[in-house]
Amino acid sequence: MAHDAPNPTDVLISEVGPRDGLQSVKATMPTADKLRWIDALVAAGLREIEVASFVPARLLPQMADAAEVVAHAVRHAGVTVMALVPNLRGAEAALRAGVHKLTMPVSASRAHSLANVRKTPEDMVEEVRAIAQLRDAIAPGVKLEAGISTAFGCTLQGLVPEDDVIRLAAMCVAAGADESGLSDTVGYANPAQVRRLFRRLRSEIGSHAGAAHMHNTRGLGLANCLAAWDEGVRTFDSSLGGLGGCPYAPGASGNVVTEDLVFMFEAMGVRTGISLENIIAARTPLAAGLPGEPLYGMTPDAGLPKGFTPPR
Ligand SMILES: CC(C)(COP(=O)([O-])OP(=O)([O-])OC[C@H]1O[C@@H](n2cnc3c(N)ncnc32)[C@H](O)[C@@H]1OP(=O)([O-])[O-])[C@@H](O)C(=O)NCCC(=O)NCCSC(=O)C[C@@](C)(O)CC(=O)[O-]
Repeated sequence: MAHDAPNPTDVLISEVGPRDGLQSVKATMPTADKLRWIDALVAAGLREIEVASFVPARLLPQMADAAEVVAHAVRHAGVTVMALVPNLRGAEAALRAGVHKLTMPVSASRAHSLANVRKTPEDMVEEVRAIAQLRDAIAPGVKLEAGISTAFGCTLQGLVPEDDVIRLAAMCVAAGADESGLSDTVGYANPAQVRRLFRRLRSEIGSHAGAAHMHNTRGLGLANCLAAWDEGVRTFDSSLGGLGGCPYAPGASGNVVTEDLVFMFEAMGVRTGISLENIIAARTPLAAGLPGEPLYGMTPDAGLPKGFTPPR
């Protein structure tokens, strides 16, 4: 279902399941199932969806149909279709396919950066610059996000200095990224740390500060999103059924569950533009495309409170 005009919303929930979720499972979801699932996400009211990554199929066969998935998703008016690109070659393919937004994984941990994209953080800043130049030349309307991975710690490197995180985000923006957010790749973050880092990020790069991308590995995903909300963050990445995790970050597990995040905000009276009933229903095509894969989520398991209507 297309959205001719987006609902008025207070937060943007950016669904990453078709990319972060599917890269983390062994099975490859058939393309037709992916498309049905994306349609259900749109019908629930999602306005930004990360639908694929443009990476070598030998690394992630789950993403081999990225161009076809993008070509389908962009038919939904009013939905920002995003794809992850690790390098210029991926960006060229994603722009050719017609994405509205590119997201790049730029890790503040040198060890994770080398494991994930075989480049140092500084080399990735140069990749951001090259991709921004390509975007400016051939698709100036396309947004470019540089998400700072391992911003709250890394299973390979351990501590990641906060100064490194903030400096890297500023370098990405200076290199041409429109926004730079913070990612808790391996679920090390706590709310106090989230408040501190997002406050520093916003004071360093102002309106270029991007999304909170939280993983629920230690059960703090929602608490961390709330802490980011307190600091003025208004874009949150999450994944239907809580699937997700970087295959090159040992110990990484699922993202914040979209259904629970929507419930939290709606129950607080913060408008997401997403129907809780329909987002829970969107689990059906996801489950059909990934038989046997466990889906997470406290709200879908428990059900909505009796007579629930979000306060307005
Ligand atoms: C960056 C590379 C490609 C370097 O991999 P490499 O092997 O160093 O690449 P290369 O430049 O040496 O090229 C090797 C071959 O791959 C081809 N190639 C090169 N690039 C591409 C491309 N884009 N698409 C298709 N093919 C490509 C290239 O053309 C060449 O082909 P050949 O000449 O041998 O036939 C690789 O390491 C890679 O793809 N890494 C990405 C891994 C990944 O997807 N990680 C998960 C996403 S990050 C994440 O999950 C974190 C996040 C975002 O969710 C936030 C958080 O929680 O932190």
